[in-house]
Amino acid sequence: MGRDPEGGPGGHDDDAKAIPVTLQQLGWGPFFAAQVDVDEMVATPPVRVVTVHRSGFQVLGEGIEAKVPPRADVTVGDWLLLDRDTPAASRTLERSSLLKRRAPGHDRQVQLIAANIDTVFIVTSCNEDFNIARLERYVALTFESGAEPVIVLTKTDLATDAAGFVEAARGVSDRVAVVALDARAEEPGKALAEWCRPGRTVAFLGSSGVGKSTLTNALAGTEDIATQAVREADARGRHTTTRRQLYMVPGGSIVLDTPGMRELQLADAASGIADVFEDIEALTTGCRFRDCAHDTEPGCAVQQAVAEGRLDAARLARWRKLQEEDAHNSLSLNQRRSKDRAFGKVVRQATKEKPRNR
Ligand SMILES: Nc1nc2c(ncn2[C@@H]2O[C@H](COP(=O)(O)OP(=O)(O)OP(=O)(O)O)[C@@H](O)[C@H]2O)c(=O)[nH]1
Ligand SMILES: [Zn+2]
Repeated sequence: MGRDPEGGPGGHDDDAKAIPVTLQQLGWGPFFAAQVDVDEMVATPPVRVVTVHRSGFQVLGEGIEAKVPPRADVTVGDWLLLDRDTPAASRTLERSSLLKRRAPGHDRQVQLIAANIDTVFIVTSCNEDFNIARLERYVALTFESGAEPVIVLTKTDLATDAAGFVEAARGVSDRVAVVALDARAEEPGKALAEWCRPGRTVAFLGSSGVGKSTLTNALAGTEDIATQAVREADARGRHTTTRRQLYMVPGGSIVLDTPGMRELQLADAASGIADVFEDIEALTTGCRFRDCAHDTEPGCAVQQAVAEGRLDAARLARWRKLQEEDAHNSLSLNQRRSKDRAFGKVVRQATKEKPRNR
């Protein structure tokens, strides 16, 4: 149960205001600066969405801590130009990356998960959690979002063949770094340092139990990241139950913590898939027919590569499967409705033809 930030006594008002952060510490950089002119910087100072509540967003800027009413087009990590008089009218700056997902259920509307993430650590363990198809899909999603994917293999200390897992992970994409470690040891800070420089925003994506919290805590230098919050929720030091927030950790990076990162589906990710399967995409240019389905067509360079052992048939199969999943999940609501209508017609017809039994 979340508490109402505005209501009730008992806050520590003395530590509420004037958080000494710079825009750089919050992740500001040239990409965002280029979108704002000097007058705007003064009139509507940039603030970053650090926490999402049902009742709205908590934003932080240089000497600013404020609340903005909830909006479907804003998510954690976003940069806003704060309109102090009408916070709801604050302008959202163009994002350097955007993670989104299709909502489960019938409408499958797009939900924004997080914006302006620099690096997504895709976490899996050197054990039965390791699944190459899932890695490929998470890497595709991350490429699609505009963030940099890095594969992190945990539990090397428990594996007899960690090197085998590393090799398999390297096969996902030449463009993705692979890090293998014991998340509980001293290593994580060092092993991930390259991506966790000051002002960089990172997120962890992976199944339950692979070590995301352990890694997050390692970066935070504490067992309980909640104690390292940018500023808890309501600006008064009181805890709330929100779980979509950015934490600034001692090393200077900014860590996103959100449960939504576990249930990402592939949708609208054609270019991300193409990035992961660059090897296959490159082969397709050699096919005789432009619309080759890489199945039984003559002159298919993809099938030829499989036959010659240059391409793993299983990887080709996974590529197809991801493309199908993407195509299916990317159908617009309208397309879905008309599909459903067509289906409804068939159902009605079938019921009409059936003899009534009651
Ligand atoms: N031996 C070993 N244990 C690990 C390693 N990484 C994580 N663990 C353990 O695995 C368990 C799960 O780790 P968590 O960090 O909670 O996993 P998580 O991904 O955050 O899981 P959820 O919170 O359910 O999403 C904990 O008991 C960790 O101590 C590792 O590299 N080596
Ligand atoms: Zn082909």
